[in-house]
Amino acid sequence: MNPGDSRGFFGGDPATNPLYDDETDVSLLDTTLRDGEQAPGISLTPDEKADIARALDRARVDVIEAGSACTGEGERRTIKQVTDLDLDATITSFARGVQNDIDLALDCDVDGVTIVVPGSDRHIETKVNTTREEVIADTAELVEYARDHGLWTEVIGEDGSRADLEFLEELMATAFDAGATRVCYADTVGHAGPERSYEIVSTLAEYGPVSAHTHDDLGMGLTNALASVAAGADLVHGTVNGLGERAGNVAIEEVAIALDHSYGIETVDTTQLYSLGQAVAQATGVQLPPNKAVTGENAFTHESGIHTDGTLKDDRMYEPYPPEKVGRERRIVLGKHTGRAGARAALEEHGVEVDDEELTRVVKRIKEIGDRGKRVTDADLLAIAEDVKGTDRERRVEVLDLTAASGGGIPTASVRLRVDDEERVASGTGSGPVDAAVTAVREAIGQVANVSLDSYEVDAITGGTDAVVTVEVEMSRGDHSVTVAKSDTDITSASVSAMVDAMDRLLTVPGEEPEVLADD
Ligand SMILES: CC(=O)SCCNC(=O)CCNC(=O)[C@H](O)C(C)(C)COP(=O)(O)OP(=O)(O)OC[C@H]1O[C@@H](n2cnc3c(N)ncnc32)[C@H](O)[C@@H]1OP(=O)(O)O
Repeated sequence: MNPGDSRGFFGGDPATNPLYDDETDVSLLDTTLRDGEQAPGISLTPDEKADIARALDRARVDVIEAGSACTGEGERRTIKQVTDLDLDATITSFARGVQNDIDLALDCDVDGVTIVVPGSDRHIETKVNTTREEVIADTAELVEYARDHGLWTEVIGEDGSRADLEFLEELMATAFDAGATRVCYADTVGHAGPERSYEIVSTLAEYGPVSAHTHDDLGMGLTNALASVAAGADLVHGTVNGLGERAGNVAIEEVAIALDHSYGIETVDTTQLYSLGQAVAQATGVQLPPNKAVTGENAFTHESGIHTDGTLKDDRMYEPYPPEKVGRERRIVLGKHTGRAGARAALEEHGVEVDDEELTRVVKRIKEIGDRGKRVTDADLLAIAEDVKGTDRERRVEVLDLTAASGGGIPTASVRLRVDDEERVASGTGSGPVDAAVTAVREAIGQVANVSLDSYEVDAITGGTDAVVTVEVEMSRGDHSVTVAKSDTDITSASVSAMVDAMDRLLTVPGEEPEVLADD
């Protein structure tokens, strides 16, 4: 725990502030499947929701808001698929402040409901066209109804950060009197600063358990979540990857790691956070920015010479916590900012030894590629090293011919490869021409199919239908892996050529006897 001089920053007496007490019990409510899915363009299938719910449960998230039963038939089937999983987590549905929404949630067999009632006058008068008095009366009735039906019941005062605090206090006190399990402070439009969050949550916490639901419109979702915990909130709402309305909700992986790292408060199994983020990015199609905290591609990747050198000397030099803590590995990559230590380490990983003068030339060539704005892959590095050392290397695998057809029938591809002195021909089918070609290449390589494709990324470097695309693959065989990038206007050719180059590199490890490939 390392709060340092920040004790008391969020307000209150540092001696009694729950944020500075590592015995504090904080749980997470994940609303990726509800608020996360409300982000424009996202719609998860029942199977995708079920997979994400299982992953959240594995990470030991306490409450999973599975959706809004009021949305329609399809959504109710989806929520039911999640409740049928019989997970350890409490499964809830969103409900507006109307009884029918609670009935629809009950039809999905949820354990609980988050009942959202208008909190600010703007929502009361302009949106729902009602009065403060009616909201209070309706809330009491709905909470009693939900509790009578055995539901875990949280009342969210929508737009709470812009509400009149005296009214919000009365509303939430009524909810508790009616039997609510908990109430929730909602910074619905991400408007609050931490002082306002602290003021509201500490007021409501006088009456019973309080949750915090914060959005990131001002980039303060996490700050407000922490201020809420400091003020006594014991359940924090968030979404995986920070998906959600507009600028999104606070990201649960950021809440979990901030509470753990900075305040010693454990919430979930943090080693699951990276795979959770990947699963949600894949299902939603919303890719993470590389610099995203915790789960972004670059969060534990080092390129610049000074950082790489420092990290090679002490792996905590440029990282706040080890990548394994969130289920990741550290990566050293090469580019314009590479120095000698990083280049030598990368070469050693591929079994290539260089003397000091050769290393100087290798670094110069890496920087030249970097200066052209390009990434430097393992294949680039190995080609540079061969050139600098004057070593001749014979390719073992080469593409002689490739045809792929799609449109109409099942996508098919055939390839003719030279593997050592032999020609091998194979064909394959797949979900598209690239997939078919990849299947054909694997078939042709035969018994070295134990080469695995660990990552495959496509970038369009120019626009338009004749765009040049770059395919970058990372492939491995045993504990040896290589990255290769290839550019072409034809994505199938770029993919096959990158994969074949990677396989070729993996079949010959510098410094090791080439393995003889048997016929299959
Ligand atoms: C803070 C949040 O994230 S809010 C959650 C947002 N989630 C969703 O909207 C879920 C998906 N929504 C839907 O599928 C649809 O909006 C439905 C099925 C819920 C309702 O559809 P419709 O009946 O066509 O209503 P519509 O979407 O046009 O307007 C929303 C209605 O909900 C009412 N409403 C909004 N908030 C509340 C509330 N907290 N309590 C009660 N009623 C509310 C509005 O007043 C409006 O009612 P009105 O038509 O009588 O004015």
